[in-house]
Amino acid sequence: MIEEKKIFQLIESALEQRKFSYAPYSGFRVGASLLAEDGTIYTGCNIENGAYSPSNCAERTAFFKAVSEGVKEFQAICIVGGPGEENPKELCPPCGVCRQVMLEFCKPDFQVVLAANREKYQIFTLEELAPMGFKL
Ligand SMILES: O=c1ccn([C@H]2C[C@H](O)[C@@H](CO)O2)c(=O)[nH]1
Ligand SMILES: [Zn+2]
Repeated sequence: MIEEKKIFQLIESALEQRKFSYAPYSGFRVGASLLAEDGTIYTGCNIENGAYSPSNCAERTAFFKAVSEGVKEFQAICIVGGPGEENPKELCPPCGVCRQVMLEFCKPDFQVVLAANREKYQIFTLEELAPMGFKL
C-alpha cells in the first residue's frame, strides 16, 4: 500500500496535468499520474484528434512516456477525469484499453487511485479492475 502523503501528491499532480488535456471534441478532460517503482512520477493527459480514432487516453499517455524512457516497473496510477474545466465531481474509472495496457506492465497488486479531489478518492488493485485479464 502507498502512504497517504504519496496519494495526495499523485492526486495533486493528476489534477495539474488535467489542465493540459486536449479534449475539444468530447469536452471530457482527464489527467493521470503514474508512480514508477523508483518513485518518479510520469504524468499524462488525454489527447483527442479530429479523426477521433487517433485519440489517446491520459493513462496511456503516462505509461507511454515512462516506457519510452526505459521505465517499466510501476507502483500506482492516479486518474482524475470529468467534463468541463472545473475539478471533477465523480470518479473516472479507466477504459478497457487502458486496463489492458496496465496488465502488460503491472502486477495484480498495482494500485489504481480513482480521485475527484483530495477528499474524494477510492483505491483499487489492478486485479479488481481487470480480473482474468489477457496476457501472453
Ligand atoms: O480511461 C480513459 C477513458 C477516457 N479517456 C478520455 C478519452 C477521450 O478523450 C475522453 C472521452 O472518452 O476521455 C481517458 O483519458 N481515459
Ligand atoms: Zn483509456
